[in-house]
Amino acid sequence: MSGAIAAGPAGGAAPGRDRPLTMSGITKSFGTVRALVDADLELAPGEVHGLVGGNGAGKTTLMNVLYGLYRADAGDIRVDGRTVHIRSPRDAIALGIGMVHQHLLQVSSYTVLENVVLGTTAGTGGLRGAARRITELSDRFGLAVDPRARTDRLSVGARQRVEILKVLYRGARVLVLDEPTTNLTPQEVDGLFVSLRGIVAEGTSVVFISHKAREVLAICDRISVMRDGRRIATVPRSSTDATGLASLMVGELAAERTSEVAAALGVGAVGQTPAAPPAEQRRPDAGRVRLAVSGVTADNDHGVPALRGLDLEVRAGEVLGVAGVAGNGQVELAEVLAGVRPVRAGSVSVDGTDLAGAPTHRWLSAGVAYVPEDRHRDGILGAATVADNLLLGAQRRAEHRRAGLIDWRRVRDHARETIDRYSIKAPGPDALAGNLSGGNIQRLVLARAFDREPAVLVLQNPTRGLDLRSTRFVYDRVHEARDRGCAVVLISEDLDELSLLADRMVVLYSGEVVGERARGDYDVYELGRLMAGVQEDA
Ligand SMILES: Nc1ncnc2c1ncn2[C@@H]1O[C@H](COP(=O)(O)OP(=O)(O)OP(=O)(O)O)[C@@H](O)[C@H]1O
Repeated sequence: MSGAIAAGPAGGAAPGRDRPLTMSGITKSFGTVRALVDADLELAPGEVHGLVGGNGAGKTTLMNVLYGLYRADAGDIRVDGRTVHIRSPRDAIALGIGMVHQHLLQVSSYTVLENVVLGTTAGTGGLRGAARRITELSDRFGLAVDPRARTDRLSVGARQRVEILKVLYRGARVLVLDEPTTNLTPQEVDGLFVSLRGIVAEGTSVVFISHKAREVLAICDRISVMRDGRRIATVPRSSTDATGLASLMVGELAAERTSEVAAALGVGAVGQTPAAPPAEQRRPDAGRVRLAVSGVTADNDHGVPALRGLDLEVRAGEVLGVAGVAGNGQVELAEVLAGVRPVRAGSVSVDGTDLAGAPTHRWLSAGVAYVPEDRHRDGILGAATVADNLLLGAQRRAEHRRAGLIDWRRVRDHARETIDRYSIKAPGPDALAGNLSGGNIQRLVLARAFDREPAVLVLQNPTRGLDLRSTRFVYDRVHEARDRGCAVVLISEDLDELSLLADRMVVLYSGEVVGERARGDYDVYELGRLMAGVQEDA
């Protein structure tokens, strides 16, 4: 492994007054789960500090303690060398700590201005003064937004800029970003990084939580790695590389396997298309059409057309990638293909049978499996156990039954095996699914889908929030399903992932396919332009 590890107190830097933030000895348990065990973290002024680690390592819990969402069982937090007690986000904000969550918490019918000033006193200049200050901040840091625009009319990237402005407006000196590049086009990621550089140049420190090693390496000055509830290392960016970082992140894998993981995940230069997998020589066009979508029109939850006359075909042994920025019909497409959203017109055929309008059990028995986008809402029953969740939709399978009834002992044994096989970090089959970490909930949902050897597999952002090892694991399962002759539809906002897995890629914009590229013809910036709605001939 390359790279020096500064493993002294919170990263080797001497604790002192100039440290905007020092967390030490932070311990936090949830029942029997020890989420944080003597965890520490120290930020230097004006740095982008990466916070990485496997699923369930404790990153979110540590930041939730910092932001006052959780109270630690023990530990000390210092801001500018002074011990502080943070009991709520309000306390955190008053201390200059701001957090931008992955799920943006905004009032969508409000303007940018209203969202930014929400919860603050407008100050002497009133709203007009606030608007001036927002424009000044947005100019200074390249966070382009119109203060008068309604938030629900903005792209995801613009809404994220609003959220960062909100934090800066409150005078934050520590800005925590939780997986901030999810949903952004490559161009928007570049823009975000330029803004972050401007922000840290003025002395603010940024915590950048991410599973994407490539981005961590592109933007961070130092990187702290968490494992099993503690910080195990802090490395300066200048003394590590993709392999070194992957090795720290996955830990238990042997070094040669690590470089394979790093290579497979394309953690090379920014914007580079990752190397094609060895199966490149396969001829997916040789397979029969398993999934045929013809003239499909469907509405979103508000009755507004979200898919406008869509045609798609996916063959046995083919992975069709669907690229696009969130909100362009992806959720509706996934739900139509999984049989859980009605179509207004058109047909969806699996192995020659049109299933449009058919009840869910027919889709299930046709072999359609689905990994939804919002795993908390659509993927699991949070108040049910892990075993119950694994059983969902498979209650009729013989392996779960005896004498015509569900055999709970078998169900729990099967759940135990699955927990083991999919490395789901859970106390056992009886743990409540809703208490698992984000990545572990995702593993649970994936285990359920892959276990059924599907004919058609519909995946939406299947590795979002997963660590390197689990991501690699998912990619292997996708390859297996494909090699078994499954037709895979991979809907993803992660172009690296699509470039790596898809045999063919289409771009969805405003409910229509606006471009199609064959494997070997993927240029992420060109795809980014299509994703942003720039016409092919423009
Ligand atoms: N509210 C909660 N109740 C019970 N257990 C919890 C709760 N929040 C977190 N945990 C547990 O604490 C541990 C750390 O979870 P945390 O979400 O901090 O991990 P993470 O590093 O952010 O992981 P991921 O990358 O998967 O989001 C996990 O084992 C998780 O199941």
